[in-house]
Amino acid sequence: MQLNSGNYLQIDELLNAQELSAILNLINQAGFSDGKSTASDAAAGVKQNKQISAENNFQAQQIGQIVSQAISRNRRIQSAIFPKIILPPLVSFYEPGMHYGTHVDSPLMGTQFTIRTDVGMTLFLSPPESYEGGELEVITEAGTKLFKPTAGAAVIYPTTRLHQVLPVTSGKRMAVVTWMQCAIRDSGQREIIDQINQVLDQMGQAEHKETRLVLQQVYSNLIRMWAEL
Ligand SMILES: O=C(O)CCC(=O)C(=O)O
Ligand SMILES: [Fe+2]
Repeated sequence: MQLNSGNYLQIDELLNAQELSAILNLINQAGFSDGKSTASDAAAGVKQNKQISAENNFQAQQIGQIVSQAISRNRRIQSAIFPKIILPPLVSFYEPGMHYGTHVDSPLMGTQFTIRTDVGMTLFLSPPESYEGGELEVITEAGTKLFKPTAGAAVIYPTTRLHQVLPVTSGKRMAVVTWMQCAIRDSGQREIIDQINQVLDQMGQAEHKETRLVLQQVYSNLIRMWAEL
């Protein structure tokens, strides 16, 4: 049972070793361009990085498929986030001197189709000891939170929050960034559903049979009440 909020979810092994190396190979085959091209006017002023965008880029599309599969099979993400649509990802690259200053992500994104961005996800690709700085900092309801997990780990956070990537001072930081529209839009409602699901997971199948049934009913009925498809 996770007592911390499902609204700031860190998944330590979203990717397995093969998926991580497949993504790194695909990145080697593709070229980076200036990150400002996909930022809104407000964000472009503070965005200083390089990126590969999935639009018209074969390798980025392949990366998107690997990431989507990893998201689909991850039980924590399914329980806490309810992803309905996942945007084709961006691969971002920061070397010394680069950063992405405090900004808010666009509420609606996508070119082939538009989604409402309910949560953002950073999938870290570089070992944390290989670069200095480059933390993802999110200004949460309870103060700032810094994330710099291992390669293959992901952080998912509500897109309602201001956030930044702190300057990289040595080494290279590579990450896959994407956004999702959730079947349950409200993060407070998602948290309730996630908590019930985790309690159900911990109750034995045999014991508490009646209680479990009632809780399953509450769980299902709340999803019916809150999900938009
Ligand atoms: O690279 C990151 O961790 C986040 C990047 C970001 O905030 C963005 O692309 O909007
Ligand atoms: Fe952002």
